[in-house]
Amino acid sequence: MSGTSSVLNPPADAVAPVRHPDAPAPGELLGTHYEHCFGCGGGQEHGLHLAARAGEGVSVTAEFTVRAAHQGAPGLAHGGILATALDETLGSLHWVLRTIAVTGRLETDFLLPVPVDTVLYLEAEVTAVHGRKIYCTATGRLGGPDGDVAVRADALFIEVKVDHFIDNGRPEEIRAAMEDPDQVRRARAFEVNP
Ligand SMILES: CCCCCCCCCCCC(=O)SCCNC(=O)CCNC(=O)[C@H](O)C(C)(C)COP(=O)(O)OP(=O)(O)OC[C@H]1O[C@@H](n2cnc3c(N)ncnc32)[C@H](O)[C@@H]1OP(=O)(O)O
Repeated sequence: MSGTSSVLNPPADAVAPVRHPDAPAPGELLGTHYEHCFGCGGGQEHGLHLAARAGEGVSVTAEFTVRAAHQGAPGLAHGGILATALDETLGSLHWVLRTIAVTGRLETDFLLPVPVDTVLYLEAEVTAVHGRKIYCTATGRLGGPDGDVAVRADALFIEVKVDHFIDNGRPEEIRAAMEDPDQVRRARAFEVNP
């Protein structure tokens, strides 16, 4: 079964996404945007530890190995974890657009069960941009780029300023992030988006 809400269809005057001139080269590992991110941070024992790479155009690829901590049914990945993997991969597109954005809407199709130990191979791309609205899509395949599509998503991300996180995050984590020069450098790099 498939079908997408009308809010995920770009309007007629949406424009094609533009790869930022300073985007990492295709194939380059993107690293984490935040050490404690459940999707990509190394500081989360049971996190996804998803590793994303820049792709061609405005796209990324990523890999995530389903571990025992990620089960829903016995021996199978939890659907929310798979949605998180799609969300995180879509979120990684900000490295290529050089725009900070958060998920507004994420619609997921679960097509095949995903066993523990599976390497889920993810691809995401921006399809259109309309003002602050970034339309994007992602797939997750079993085992590798030629594997069967197990999950897919369409999403709408909304561009925000760094203040979105400073104003809304719990003060202790915000304070710690602002005292970390690497974190500040990463945030500033995106804030000067032309
Ligand atoms: C250092 C690097 C860190 C980088 C950090 C990157 C983190 C990546 C992590 C993975 C991604 C995530 O999980 S991010 C975390 C999950 N997401 C969130 O927490 C977001 C929570 N939601 C919000 O904070 C807010 O609702 C926003 C920011 C999304 C929108 O609020 P706003 O800024 O006031 O904007 P607003 O005027 O409402 O909306 C702007 C336009 O978008 C449309 N719009 C807004 N939301 C929706 C929606 N759900 N569905 C359809 N359309 C929507 C509006 O109709 C409007 O269209 P029009 O009138 O202009 O036509």
